[in-house]
Amino acid sequence: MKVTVFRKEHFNAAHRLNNPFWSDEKNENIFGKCNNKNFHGHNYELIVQIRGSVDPETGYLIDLKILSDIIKEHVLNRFDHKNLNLDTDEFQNLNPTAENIAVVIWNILRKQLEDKYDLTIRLYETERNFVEYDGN
Ligand SMILES: Nc1nc2c(c(=O)[nH]1)N=C([C@H](O)[C@H](O)COP(=O)(O)OP(=O)(O)OP(=O)(O)O)CN2
Ligand SMILES: [Zn+2]
Repeated sequence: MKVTVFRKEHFNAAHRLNNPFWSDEKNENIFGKCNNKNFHGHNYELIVQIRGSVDPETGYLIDLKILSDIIKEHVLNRFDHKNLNLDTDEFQNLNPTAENIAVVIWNILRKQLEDKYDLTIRLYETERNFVEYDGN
């Protein structure tokens, strides 16, 4: 019997979308206001989805307190209130789009979770813009 549990978290971060191999003009054409050289911010909503079997002894798929602690230690402490372009190793050479942020978070959390769990990341950059990544 497979069950899915979700943990919702949020973090605030600044970013700038930019491709250093393009001209300023092309960056502005492609990324528009998101290319603002002085950066801009988002209130990111992060939904971590874990799928697996329920342990018959605990009734838990995973202890959500433990999952919350893992997300806080490995994701929020790294990205909350940071400038993704300037303050983080992950986005020094990677454009901090919602897609790339979701993939980075998936890779961070995958290493912290047992293989028996399926992991999907959903990341809301704005109320209307969101992405999902499940490792495939
Ligand atoms: N595929 C993607 N497209 C865009 C991304 C992205 O990460 N992936 N990101 C952006 C910018 O970060 C931008 O800041 C998004 O903000 P905005 O366009 O203002 O989004 P809203 O939903 O608030 O816009 P409304 O105009 O209110 O709908 C752009 N594209
Ligand atoms: Zn943005």
